[in-house]
Amino acid sequence: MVLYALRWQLLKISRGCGAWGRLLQRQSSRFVYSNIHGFDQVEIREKLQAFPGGSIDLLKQDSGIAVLTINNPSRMNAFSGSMMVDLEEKVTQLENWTDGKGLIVQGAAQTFCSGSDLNAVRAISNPQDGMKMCMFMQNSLTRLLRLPLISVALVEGRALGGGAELTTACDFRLMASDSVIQFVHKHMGLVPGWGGAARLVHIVRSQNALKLLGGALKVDPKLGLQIGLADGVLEAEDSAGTPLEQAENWLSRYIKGPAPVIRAVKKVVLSGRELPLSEALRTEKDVFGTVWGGPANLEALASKSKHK
Ligand SMILES: CCCC(=O)SCCNC(=O)CCNC(=O)[C@H](O)C(C)(C)COP(=O)(O)OP(=O)(O)OC[C@H]1O[C@@H](n2cnc3c(N)ncnc32)[C@H](O)[C@@H]1OP(=O)(O)O
Repeated sequence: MVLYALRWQLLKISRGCGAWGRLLQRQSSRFVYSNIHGFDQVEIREKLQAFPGGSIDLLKQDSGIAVLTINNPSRMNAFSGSMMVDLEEKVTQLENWTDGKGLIVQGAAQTFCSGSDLNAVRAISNPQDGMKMCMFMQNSLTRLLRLPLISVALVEGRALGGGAELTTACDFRLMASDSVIQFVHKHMGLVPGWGGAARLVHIVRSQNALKLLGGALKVDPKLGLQIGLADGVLEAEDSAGTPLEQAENWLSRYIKGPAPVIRAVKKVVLSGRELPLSEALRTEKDVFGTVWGGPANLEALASKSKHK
């Protein structure tokens, strides 16, 4: 039995690394930008660290759900430079969390995130630094969305600017009844730069994305549900638990089961979302190979389970 388990672990590692490695290769890499794009990770990290404040907190739970909290309440959870670096580090930790199945991204103190810290923005308002910050955040948010975890943005209060972009780096969005997602970039003389426009088009289609960005529209839960930006609306707190409990409940129905199977689900959907069809099919075959004949599969076969 022990030998069998060991053999399966080794097989799983070799099959898993192969399939996931190939998926990442097919996506060029986890990173959108590297030094061939003039992106110097060390240099930009140092520059961002010069704008401190707030933190990004990560709690990995035994349930397989991690909670990532954007924590800078005195500035409505705006992203300081050091928080951008912190986010990148927390994404790396989540990439290495092999037991994980789900992720909830929330803001501290009942509001989501008001985008980049305007004090830092003012200090690095030259185009070169702006581009570097943009590449850094695109890399981190792309890696966040590509985690083999099913992720949910829990939106309370406001998600503005970069905060709205952050919600699109999750698989799902749950909105509290009085919450608002608003791409305010136009009012700032900007367009999204953290990858939010590209992801928004995938989520709500280009017509709706044009309306949201061109009109800097306030998306409340009703409009969010109508255009597919929101996947659910939270109930009043006293009847159904805290917003975080409600988000965990909502997510739990999609992550029930063994981690390798749930992670495989995310991987096949991710490849379908990101890759051309032939490549997505080949990746699906590779990921399928990581679960076929695995413990969960053998157990289900042995129990002759029915799906009534
Ligand atoms: C590619 C990325 C693009 C971007 O993200 S650009 C940034 C877009 N975000 C914004 O422009 C948000 C600007 N802030 C606002 O509109 C309002 O503060 C907001 C969020 C609606 C909240 O309004 P209120 O509830 O009335 O609260 P308030 O204005 O008194 O804010 C409380 C304290 O938070 C601060 N704050 C809010 N958003 C910030 C930000 N993004 N950067 C830096 N500081 C920010 C605000 O200045 C205030 O601080 P203080 O109490 O005056 O010291």
